[in-house]
This record gives sequence, structure tokens and C-alpha cells, in this order.
Amino acid sequence: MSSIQLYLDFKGNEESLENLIKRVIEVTTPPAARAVHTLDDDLSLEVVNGLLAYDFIYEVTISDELGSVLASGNEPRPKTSTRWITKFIAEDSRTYVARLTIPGYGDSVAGTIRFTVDVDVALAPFFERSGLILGAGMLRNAFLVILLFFAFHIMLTRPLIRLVRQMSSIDLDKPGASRIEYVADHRDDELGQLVSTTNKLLDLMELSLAKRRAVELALRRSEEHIRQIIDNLPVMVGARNRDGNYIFANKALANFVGKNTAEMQNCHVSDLLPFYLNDIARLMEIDRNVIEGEVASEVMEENFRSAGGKQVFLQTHIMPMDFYDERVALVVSTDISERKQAQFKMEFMAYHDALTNLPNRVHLVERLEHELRRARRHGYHGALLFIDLDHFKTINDSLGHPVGDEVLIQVADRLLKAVREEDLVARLSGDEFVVVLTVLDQDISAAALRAAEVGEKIRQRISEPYLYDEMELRVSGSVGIVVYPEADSTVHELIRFADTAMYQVKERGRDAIEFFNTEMADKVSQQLLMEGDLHRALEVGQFELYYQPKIDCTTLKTIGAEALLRWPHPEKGFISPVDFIPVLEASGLIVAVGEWVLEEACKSLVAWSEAGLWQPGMRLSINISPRQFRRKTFVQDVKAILDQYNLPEESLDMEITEGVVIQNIDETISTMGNLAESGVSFSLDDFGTGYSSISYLKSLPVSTLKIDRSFVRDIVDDQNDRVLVETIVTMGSLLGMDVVAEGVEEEPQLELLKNYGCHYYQGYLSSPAIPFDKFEEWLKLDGDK
Ligand SMILES: Nc1nc2c(ncn2[C@@H]2O[C@@H]3COP(=O)(O)O[C@H]4[C@@H](O)[C@H](n5cnc6c(=O)[nH]c(N)nc65)O[C@@H]4COP(=O)(O)O[C@H]3[C@H]2O)c(=O)[nH]1
Repeated sequence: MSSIQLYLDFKGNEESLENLIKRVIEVTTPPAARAVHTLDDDLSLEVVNGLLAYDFIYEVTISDELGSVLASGNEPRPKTSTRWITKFIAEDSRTYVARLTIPGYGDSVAGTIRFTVDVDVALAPFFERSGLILGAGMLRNAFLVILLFFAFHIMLTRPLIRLVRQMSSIDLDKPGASRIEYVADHRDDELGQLVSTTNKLLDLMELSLAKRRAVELALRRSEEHIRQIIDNLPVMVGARNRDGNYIFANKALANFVGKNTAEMQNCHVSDLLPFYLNDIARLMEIDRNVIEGEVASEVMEENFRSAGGKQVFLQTHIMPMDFYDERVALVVSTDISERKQAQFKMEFMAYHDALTNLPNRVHLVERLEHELRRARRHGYHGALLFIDLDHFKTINDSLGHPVGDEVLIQVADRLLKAVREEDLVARLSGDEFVVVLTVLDQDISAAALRAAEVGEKIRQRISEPYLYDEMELRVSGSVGIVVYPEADSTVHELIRFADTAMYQVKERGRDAIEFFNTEMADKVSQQLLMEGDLHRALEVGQFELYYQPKIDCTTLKTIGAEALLRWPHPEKGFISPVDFIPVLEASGLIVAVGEWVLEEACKSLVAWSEAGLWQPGMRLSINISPRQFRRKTFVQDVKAILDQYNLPEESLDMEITEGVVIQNIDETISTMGNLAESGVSFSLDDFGTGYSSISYLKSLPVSTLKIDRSFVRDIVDDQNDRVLVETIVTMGSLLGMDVVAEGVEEEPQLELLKNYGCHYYQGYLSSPAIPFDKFEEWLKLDGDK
């Protein structure tokens, strides 16, 4: 405002100055013109001095029309403090020139008057006023400032300072406990509002703090619960960063490696090396892959030694997890040692025999295949020894299975000690063992010699006495040997060759060693040929069923028959069942042939019964081979066939050998019981040749004992056989069983049997086995007796 005022003042001053100059010129020009006209120097000087009398005019010159100076004068310019301002806002000096004209002379110029004005001097009153205005303004403003300062201090600043002091003393942990007090006389104004708003804010802060504390507490508790859950999990949980450092581990994991959870923090995987039995570098690589997302997750098996020194198998899942601001590998491990042990055990059991822990047949076959390939590749020979214990059943039957088992264990031990470590000792079944002597010699004769030496050593070791409790037991062994590679023979053929050689030993009286030779090879190949012929025989229906009558020793009436298989070979004529039944057995064909026999017998029974030839109480026996009887589906298959035929009641009998019964007595009882329900009775064939014990005889549903024909043959001459036959008859009668004597060829034999109380017989004395038609006639004749 002062500036505007000064500016306007300055303009006004300028105008006044111009007006003044104008009047000065008006007043001065007439005398100056007169002085020029009259060339009056005094007057000119008077005019000049008159002008210089003005303090702001400091230079004056009067000239005529020719420019000659009539009079001039000047005054010194005063020094002022305002000149610099004048130069800044206007010019420092200003020159005015006025033309001098003489009245009555028209416009002709008689001369000029020139004078220069000192603008600074001319503006001196303006500067004076301006100084006054500014000074007064400053004074007023200063007064106002002081006044306002005190007013504000009292009314605003002081209350505000009090408020600030109160605010800074607020306890931030308990904002709700602090109150801001109202300032006197300011309850209803803005300060009052500030106080009440601040107090409300403090309450809100207190509330939100309380809420936050409650949330924090809940979070801490839930974190603690989760931690407890993870800690108490029966699995090991940990997290590792990409450098392999544990950033977390639960108790199970920490305990496992003998640390506590705090020690596990920042523990590096390599610190676990005393426990970790796998490749640490590989583990870190898996961690990295999982963390970097190259694989979604990884499941692996790890092998550890626990802090207690036990070997432990873990199944570990590794998966990515975001842990705070870092991506890590979450590692969850479960102890699968038990499962693993069970797996190892199962694998071991699949390849080993449970009793002796020796490799079993599966293992033997695999290993032998490998050895055979090796021997062929490197051109050397090895040998396979098939060992069967002689009369082992006697021990089992007379002393019980535990003793038998102990002997088998000791035999296994002796076999292992008799061979080199790289050789193989296996148990095939029961009392059958196989020894594979690997890498014997490149020369076959030398290899055979070496095999013979070892075979003999084994035979001797086996026949050394076995101690059980106080008893001294003796067992001998029959050893069959085959040197391999043998032509193109497979592993199974090799085993069969050695088995054949072993049987040769048995046939020659046991307790010896025998090599598989060409004669045996011929026998084997003949068996193979026969196997093919038997297949064809079954296909084209070459088999026939013959019937041998069973006769009552006293009445000589027919009480039944035994069905016997006959094979009229198209080229070789009748082949004895003694020769082809073992081949049927070995090839498994016996099952199909046995079913054919059963069906054929059923058909015959139905035919005879319909013809009225089959009297009630008569029985037709069929022979059941061990392999047939042991089949899981045997009962089911027989019942399926029986269901198809309407047989006379209790007319079918099955002959089984003692060997079948002994193998698995419980299973045998169950099979026989099942079939007995369908009206099938059982006869024990070849009785006396085995090691039957009365105890199992009592528990079996057997109705008939058949005395083997080898005892009947010499019954007349041999006292021992007589005693044996008499004993069997007496025993059978005591047990309520029928006794049938086989192979009765002569009358004296029958007489003796009758005397001993034997019920029935069969043999050439009455009739050999005869075909269906002939037996039908036999029955008719018998009926007519
Ligand atoms: N020396 C002499 N022998 C007599 C006399 N009476 C009968 N035989 C013969 O003695 C054998 C009795 O049969 P096995 O002991 O069950 O012995 C049978 C039996 O174990 C088996 N077999 C026969 N047929 C079958 C069958 O259908 N299935 C099964 N699994 N085995 C059968 O073959 C063996 C031999 O049968 P086969 O050669 O028919 O020989 C029969 C029979 O012909 C006699 O007075 N003197």
C-alpha cells in the first residue's frame, strides 16, 4: 500500500514539476525575449539569475537567433543521498529549451532560453514525504506485530503449548489411561474441540490396541498349538533353505539327530553327515529343484543311522513352501523301517527257505542261469549236485518234526561248510538240497574229478552222526551230479539230470554219489518223448480203463474192483503204468488224465448199476496220484464231476498212498473229509512200504488198508512178511478198517491171508485187470454164483 501511495505521490510530484517549469517558462520568456531583442545583457543576466534562483535549476543559457550566448549561469549541484534512487526511477537531470519571440514580429524566433533542471533536487519534497510515510508505516506495523504477538501468545500459543505438553506425556502403551484436560475458557472453541477429539482418539487407540493385543494373543496361541502339533507329530518335519540350512525342525527330527529344536536352527544338512547314509550333494540338488519349482515335489527313500546308532529307513516328501519372505523346501519324513524290514524279510523269504535260511528253488534257478551263462562265456565247467537224504522220513515219523527240522538245519550247515564261499547251497524241498560248484576247471574231466571229490566229501559229512538232546542220529545222503554246461541244456534240465542221477543212486541202494551219464540222458529223452506221446494219447483218446475184481477171502464173491489205467501205445503196444504214470506226474498231465479216469469210472459205475450188476456195498476204487490230490481245486473238480453222474450210493473209493498223507496231514484230513461228505471212501495203498504211524491212521477217514503186494508175494516162505501181514490185518481190524491184500497169485497165499483174518484180496489168482466188457461179464457170472 505504501508503494502505491509513493508511486502516486511520485506521479503527482512529476506533474507539479512540469507545471512549475511551464509557469517558469511563461514568466521568463517575455523579459528574455525583450533582452534578446534589445540585446540587453543586463536584462539577460537578470533573467538568468532569476532562473538560477530556483534551487532545482542549476544551468541557464540565453542565446540570440544566431546562437550567440547573451548570458549564462550555473549553480553547483548539491550532493544528496537520494540521487541513486532518482536515477533509478527517473532521469537525473532534464533540459528545457524555450523559443523567444517578439510580439509583433510574427513567429520569427529572436533567440532561445535553455535551462537544466536537477530532478533529484526537484523531487526532494517527494523524498522527504516518502521517508515520513515509510517510517510511520513501519512504526505502526511494528506496534501491530507486538500487539498481535501478545494477543496470540495469550489466546493460542500458551494453551497450545499446554496441550502439546499433555500430549507428549501420553503413555503410548496405555493411551486410554491418559486424558487431555480442557484449557480454561477454551472448552467451547476450536481448542476445546481439539481436546475432545484427541481424547476420543485416545479411546479409539486404546480399543484398537486392546483388539490388536487380543489378536496377537490368539495368534501366539494358535502358533503355539500348531507348533505343539508339529512337534508331537510322529513324523519328522523340517524346512531347509536353498543353502541347505535348517530354518525349522520339529522335536521328532531334532531328537532323531540328537539335537534340540533350537540347535537345529541354521544347522546345515552336512552337519547330519554322521547320521545320513545317502548322498548329501544329491539331497541338496533335490532341495534346489523343488525350491526353484523345477519339480513340484519329490518323494524319496532315505537311509539314516539314528542318534542311537540304529539304521532307519525314512520315506521323505520334499515340497516347496513359502516361509516368511523366503521360499524353502518343506521336508516331511516318516519312519518306514518296519515296512522296509518286512519288505526285506519278504524278499528274503521269497528267495530263501524259512527253516534253513538257504536259497530256495527260485533263487537257485536265477543264480544257476547266471552261472551257466558265465561258464559258457568263459569256457569253464561247474557242477550241480542234487542231494537227497536217505530215509529222512523215518526220523520225521518216528521222532517228530522238530527233530527232523534240526537235522535239516545241521545238514544245511554241513553243506555250507563243505563248499567254497562262491558256491551255492540251496534247499529245494523237504530233504532235497542242491549244491552248485561254480568255476571248477576248463577241462571237463578235471571238473568232474573235482565235483566227485566234493560230492564224496558232502556224502561223508552228511553221514556223520547228528546230535539231538542226548540222541545220536544217523542219516545218509544220495548225491546225483551233473557237470555243466551240458550241451544246450537249460537250468531246469540240469536240475532234472542231477535229480535223475540221484534217483539212480537211490535205486542202487542209496548213500553214494553218481554222475549223470548218457544212459540217463537217454532215459530222460525217452521220458520227454513219452511225454509228447502221452499228450497225444489224451487228445486222441488212447487211454483205456481196466478193472481188477476185489474178492471176499471167505465167500469168494466180488465186493468191488480197482480201476487201473491202460495205455495201448499204437507202436509199442501196452506200456506199463509203472513207466508212464511217473511221466504223467512229472509233466503235470496226471491232473487231466486223472479227471478222465474219474469220469470213465463214473460212467462204468452208472452203466453197471443201471444193468443191475452193481450190488449195494460194492465199491470201485480209482488211484489218485499225489500231485492230483494236492491240487487246490481237487475237491471242487471231483465234486463237479460227481454231480454229473447219478452214482449208486457209496460206490466210489479213492486209493491214495502214504506219501500223500504224510506230506501235510491237516490238509489231507480236510480234503478227505470234504470228499467223504459226497460218499467217497478212501483206501490206503501200498500199506506197509512207508512209515505209517497208528496215530495219523486213527485221525484219517480211511476205510481200507491195502497190503502191498511185495509182502504178499513171499508170505508163504518169508516169516517176516507173514508177521508183517498178520500185524497189518490185526491193526486194520482193530481200527475198524477193511484190509485188502494185493497181488495174490496162489491159493496158499490166500489160505494164509484168510487165516490171518484178511477180509478181501485182489490178484491174478482171481483175475488180472480186465476191460469194461469182460468185467461186465465177470459181474454177471459172479451174480450167478
Ligand atoms: N505181479 C502182480 N501184479 C498184480 C497182481 N494183481 C494186480 N497186480 C498189479 O498190481 C498193481 C496194483 O495197482 P497199484 O498198487 O495201485 O499200482 C498202480 C498204481 O499205483 C498206478 N496206476 C495204475 N492206474 C492208475 C491210475 O489210473 N491213476 C494213477 N494215479 N495211478 C495208477 O500204477 C501202478 C501199477 O499199475 P499196474 O501196472 O496196473 O499194476 C497193478 C496191477 O495190475 C498180481 O497178482 N501179481
